[in-house]
Amino acid sequence: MEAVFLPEGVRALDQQLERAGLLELAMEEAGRAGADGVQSHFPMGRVLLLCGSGANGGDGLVAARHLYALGREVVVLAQPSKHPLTRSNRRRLRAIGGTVSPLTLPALGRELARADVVVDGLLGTGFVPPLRPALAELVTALNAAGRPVVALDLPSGLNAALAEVEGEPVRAQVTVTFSGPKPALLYGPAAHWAGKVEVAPLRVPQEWRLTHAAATRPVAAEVAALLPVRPADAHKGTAGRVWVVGGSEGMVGAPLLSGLAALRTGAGLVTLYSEAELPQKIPELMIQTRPDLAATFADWPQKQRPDALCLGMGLGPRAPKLARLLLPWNIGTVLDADALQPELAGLGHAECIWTPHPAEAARLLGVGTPDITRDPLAAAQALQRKFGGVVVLKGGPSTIATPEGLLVSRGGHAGMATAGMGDTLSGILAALLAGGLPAPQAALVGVTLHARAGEWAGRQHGYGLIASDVSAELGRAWQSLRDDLSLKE
Ligand SMILES: NC(=O)C1=CN([C@@H]2O[C@H](COP(=O)(O)OP(=O)(O)OC[C@H]3O[C@@H](n4cnc5c(N)ncnc54)[C@H](O)[C@@H]3O)[C@@H](O)[C@H]2O)[C@@H](O)CC1
Repeated sequence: MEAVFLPEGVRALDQQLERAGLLELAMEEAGRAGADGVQSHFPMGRVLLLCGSGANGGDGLVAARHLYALGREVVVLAQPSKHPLTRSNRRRLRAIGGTVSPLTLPALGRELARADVVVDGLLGTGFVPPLRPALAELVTALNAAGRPVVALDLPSGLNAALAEVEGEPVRAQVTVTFSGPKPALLYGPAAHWAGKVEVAPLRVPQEWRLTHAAATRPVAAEVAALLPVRPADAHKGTAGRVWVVGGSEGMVGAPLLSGLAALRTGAGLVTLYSEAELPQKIPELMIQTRPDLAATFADWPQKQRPDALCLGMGLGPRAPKLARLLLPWNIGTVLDADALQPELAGLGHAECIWTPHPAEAARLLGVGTPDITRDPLAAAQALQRKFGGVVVLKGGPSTIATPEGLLVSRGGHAGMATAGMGDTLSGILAALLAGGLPAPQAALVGVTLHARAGEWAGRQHGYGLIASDVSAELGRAWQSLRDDLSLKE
């Protein structure tokens, strides 16, 4: 499980490391990991290391020492520093024959012309925006030179906590990040500046990392371990009964996509309830048309309720009324699309999952969409607190907020940016709830299966993949996730 850090978490972890006398070791490991990153991606040529005044600069000086010891041609330009570890690493580099020159614009210009790769150790999590003009000038010159850059921890000028970009940060080809990724490395547009992100967890106890993390990012095997296993004597009645409640005049496709996804995720029986006439395109799907769904459900016998339902896809303005009626059933419930309305605040129970995309999340919180996308972790947490249950804030990656904390998903494909993808996810989630997974686990497994099926579909269809392609790949996604678990075992 990877820990996702905000700057305050890094500071708290550093303090714990310092109390344990391990901070120097952590910087040594960070710098070593940075040097390894340079060696594996850019094994030839002259390395220019740019070192700032804080601990990020110290990491750069450690990296310089390791690269120098390996026989690489190394040039270090550094700002003056009062940081004790940064200063001691400058001395160590000098002790083995390395040189450190002052970082000025003319010196940078000269060295960039001769460098084959640049290491950015100017600013890490201690950066407080905006970038001061003198450093901003250096960053502009660095980017203009077009040399490949390996950033230490994160590209200088990115605010570690946020997905937004202010001013011009360093454009990196590779970022070696320490302890765990920062939100700026996971969410665009900030993440677009980081290139390939490699995580160096450092030899810090996992428990310490998790204590100071803002969120976690489970690896595939951890998700796979949650996949339900069905007994051989299962039958359609035990494999989970799902209701899809959605569709209206002119909006007939969305609930069909949810129903298809629920079937492909393994639900035993899927019934689609709609007030609109829906085309019977999927024979395995039972379609029930009712003129007034609220009246239909009002005195529905408890014994005939499904195991889980998903609600809202193409449903139109009647969705909140139906949500108010169905939430008290206290069964696994996915609320999507038209069911994502502010008036339902506080009505979420432990087994319900809200699945907004950023624009829906903005509507739910009464803010603008940029307020959601600049800080998805904070937005997901605010939604969970306001609505209860579990929240899946959709995106690449998706953010899952549970009462226990925040999770960031992995995987996906850019071709998934197409209509119907959310309907597919809600069907997947409902099937997993119906299969007995608690809502937090269903959210994590569902988002992962959806992303992985998207990857498989993307291999075949590229950016032209459509939502039903994702459903068609759910079986393969499930199997490949299980394979990840057996690889680990
Ligand atoms: N626990 C971890 O993950 C570890 C982190 N380490 C490193 O420690 C870094 C954090 O170190 P620090 O807290 O010393 O901070 P940084 O080294 O990221 O930056 C601090 C320096 O940047 C300057 N600065 C801040 N805002 C600026 C602005 N707007 N314009 C120009 N200059 C500005 C400050 O004056 C200060 O000198 C991490 O990013 C990482 O590289 C490692 O050394 C050890 C372990």
